[in-house]
Amino acid sequence: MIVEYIRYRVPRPEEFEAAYRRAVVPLGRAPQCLDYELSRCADEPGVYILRIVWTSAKGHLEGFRGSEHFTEFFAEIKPYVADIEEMRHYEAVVRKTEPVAGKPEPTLFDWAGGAAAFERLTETFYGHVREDEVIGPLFAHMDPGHPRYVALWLAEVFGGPDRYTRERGGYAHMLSQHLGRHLTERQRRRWVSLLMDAADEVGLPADPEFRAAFAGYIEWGTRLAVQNSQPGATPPLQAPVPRWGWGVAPPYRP
Ligand code: HEM
Repeated sequence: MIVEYIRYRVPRPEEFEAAYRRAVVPLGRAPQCLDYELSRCADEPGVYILRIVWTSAKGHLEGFRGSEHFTEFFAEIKPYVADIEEMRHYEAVVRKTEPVAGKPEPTLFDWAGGAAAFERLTETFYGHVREDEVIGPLFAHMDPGHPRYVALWLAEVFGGPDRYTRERGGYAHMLSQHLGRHLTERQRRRWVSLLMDAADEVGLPADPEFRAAFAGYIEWGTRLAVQNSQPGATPPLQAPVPRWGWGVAPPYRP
């Protein structure tokens, strides 16, 4: 564990604070960040200290800096880089309090690798779907954006941003796409099987806990898709996008 201190002297404090309120969203999602705090100097206006507790300097410099969380974080705070007076890592020498015990469980979305991981997954998956003799015909006229929309859906389900709800009509739209399609168990099985192949192919985390949770949702969701697609089905027309968690086997962290 290592603490990074960044000292700022900024000309427009209100804008700076607002930018940090946005920037901490991706920062807090980063598994390398254990804690953060932005403090305003009580004696001198415009002076701030940002304290970030990282798992390690390497976790910060290689893990976080190479991640999409950093890209999102940096987009918010970039205008203030020139206002930095000091930015260094410190190791605690004497302290009263216990070190931070740990951070809350990562979401399945974070564990998978964020939005980019789901986009890779669905691009590869629908590439195979198009060529499949059992389910290819169902998708022969699909919207070219379909792989990306399903990536947004999965990302939201697994704890990522609610973009499918905001940009694509949420649950109601997804449901409307399955209604009346008369999907069969054979088609469902093939859909699941090709998705699991794609998960291996794009290197989604292969640990038992992640894959069990991932497969749990896919099993549930595909069975609902089949049920809802039958003639005469009366599923709820409005509902929130489901949020899926780790279930009984939380992430293994030695
Ligand atoms: C967990 C399971 C599933 C999820 C999360 C899912 C998700 C979605 C979503 C989000 C859409 C709408 C995309 C948009 O916004 O336009 C959609 C459409 C569709 N889904 Fe599913 N689906 C699932 C299972 C299945 C299964 C098992 C089948 C068939 C075997 C299927 C066939 C289709 C088809 C044919 C469309 C319309 C595609 C188009 O023409 O654009 N889905 N699905």
